[in-house]
Amino acid sequence: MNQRKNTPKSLISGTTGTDIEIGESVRVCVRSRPLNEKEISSGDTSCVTVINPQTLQLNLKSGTKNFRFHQVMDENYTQGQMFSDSGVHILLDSVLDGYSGCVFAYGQTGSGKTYTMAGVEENLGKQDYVSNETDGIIPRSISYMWQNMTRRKEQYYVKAAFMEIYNEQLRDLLNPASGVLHLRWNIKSGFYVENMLVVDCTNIDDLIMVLHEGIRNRKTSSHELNKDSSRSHSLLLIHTISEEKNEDGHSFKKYGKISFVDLAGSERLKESKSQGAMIKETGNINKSLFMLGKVISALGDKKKVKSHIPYRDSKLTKLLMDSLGGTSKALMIANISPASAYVEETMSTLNYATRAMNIKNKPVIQVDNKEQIIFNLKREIQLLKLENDYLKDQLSRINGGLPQIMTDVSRSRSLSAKSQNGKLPPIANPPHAQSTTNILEEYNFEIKRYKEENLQLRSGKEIYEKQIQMVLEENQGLVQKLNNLEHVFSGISNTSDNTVSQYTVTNLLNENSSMKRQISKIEQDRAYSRGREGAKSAQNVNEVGDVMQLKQMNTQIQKRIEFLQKREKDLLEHLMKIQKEKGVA
Ligand SMILES: Nc1ncnc2c1ncn2[C@@H]1O[C@H](COP(=O)(O)OP(=O)(O)OP(=O)(O)O)[C@@H](O)[C@H]1O
Repeated sequence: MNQRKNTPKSLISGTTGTDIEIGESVRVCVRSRPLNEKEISSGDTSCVTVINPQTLQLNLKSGTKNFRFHQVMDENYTQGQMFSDSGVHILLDSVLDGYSGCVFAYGQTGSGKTYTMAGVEENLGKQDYVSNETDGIIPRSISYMWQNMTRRKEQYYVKAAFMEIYNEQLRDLLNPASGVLHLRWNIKSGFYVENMLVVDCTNIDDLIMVLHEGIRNRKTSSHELNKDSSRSHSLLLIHTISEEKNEDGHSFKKYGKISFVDLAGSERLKESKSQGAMIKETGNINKSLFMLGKVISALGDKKKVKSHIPYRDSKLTKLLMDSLGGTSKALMIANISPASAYVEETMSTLNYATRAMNIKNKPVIQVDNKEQIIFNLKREIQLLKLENDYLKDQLSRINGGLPQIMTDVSRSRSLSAKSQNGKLPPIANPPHAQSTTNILEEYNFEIKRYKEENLQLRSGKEIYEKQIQMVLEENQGLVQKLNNLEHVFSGISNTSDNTVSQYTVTNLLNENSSMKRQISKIEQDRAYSRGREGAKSAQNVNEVGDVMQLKQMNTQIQKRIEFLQKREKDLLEHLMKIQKEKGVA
């Protein structure tokens, strides 16, 4: 009872409804690690002060900045204190009650994510591992869950899987020989990993073995900022199925799930002195963290939360979809380094953590799958609709109006039962008046339609992206041609014979420099346009009629080339005539 009273509200509430407009916040804890030997010997000092259990102060060159979180842990926190104050045990109780939960560690490389989640990796990977004080959240959670399962009256079945996302590819950490795995979607589970090994665990040792086996197989490398740096995002999934018999002898099941996510750390290439394959790894790590950051920002921004959330842009965000804005309870641990040298990275982590506090989830107990299926369908429809609107907007900007493809899309849309205000079509009868099968059929039909539309829009977007590429290539080819012609003109003035009249040479040179000026103007315009392109993100490169602009530019260059070619021909004829006259003379 006491525990519940002190328990963070964000981890004890929950409903069985499916309204995704309201919900409970993601709980966010921040942990600062101690300065390490290298930092101390280089004279680095701490830029972090914990003012009270909820407030942290960052000391910047320009002054101080305070941040508030659900819980702040300073460098003196032990692993045991971390486990209890993070509130993870409350989350685990919910999982045993049939909720889904997710604990994820986020932060710069070397900030202590793996230490917090797992403990000292070398120790955990050992065959003769003995539990000790350095054990992190995962081994502690495993013993906590097992102890509680044995105390409860329900019968529990436990299964576990462990995977990693390495270089944007999914790999099974319990069966590395299976190679690259695929991410799929279905209405029952949302996004799931196909053919992943799921191990039945009949005792606590089975679960501990799963953890150790996965840690041994995880990709780590050594770089300047962390000698055991995790180069992948790892996800340990523990499923609990509880079975309880009613007085009338009927048994009913609840499906709980907890995911432990240890993200790879972001790092600056220069600082980490990454080389060779590590540069590619770092690029992929930073890219997927950037996508995660975009999702967190969009979900955490009240103005954007109802717009397109780019979950589908990376595997990591697809897999975390349920934990961020979905039906799962979530705990984020933001790990930071206190060293002044990393104050910028720390600031960025704290900013993300602040945004994550605004994310609202809608936890549901999974008594049976129907409720979850309906929620998944509703959410998929909503997300597809938002994504389609976003893609349509992009396409329409590219084409400076309604793209051709939209005519077909609009036709297919008008056939649907979409309401005028752009919301999902009302279902003929209210849900309670219909059978679940009817509701599912209606939602399935809607999803199918939105997916078809989505496919059409995506292929439309691809076509336009290809067109941009083609126009850009054409543009480069034309500029090259123009340069060659320019070269020919300079050549003429250098090699022209002294006997060519001074008048003709002066004229040619004047004409040549005037053309050079014009060419340089075209070049400048092109560079300006490219600069604008470069300044935009890759996604935005095809926005705001860039294709039109490039096409116009190419027509301009083409005209100049035709003019120059004609001039070249005239001049050559003229030169030949002069040469001939000279010869005759
Ligand atoms: N709170 C702490 N107390 C003592 N040592 C710590 C603490 N946090 C981290 N460390 C130590 O700091 C080093 C880096 O930590 P860790 O490997 O957990 O970082 P990470 O964030 O997982 O890095 P990466 O993203 O590169 O994998 C390790 O040697 C770890 O033992």
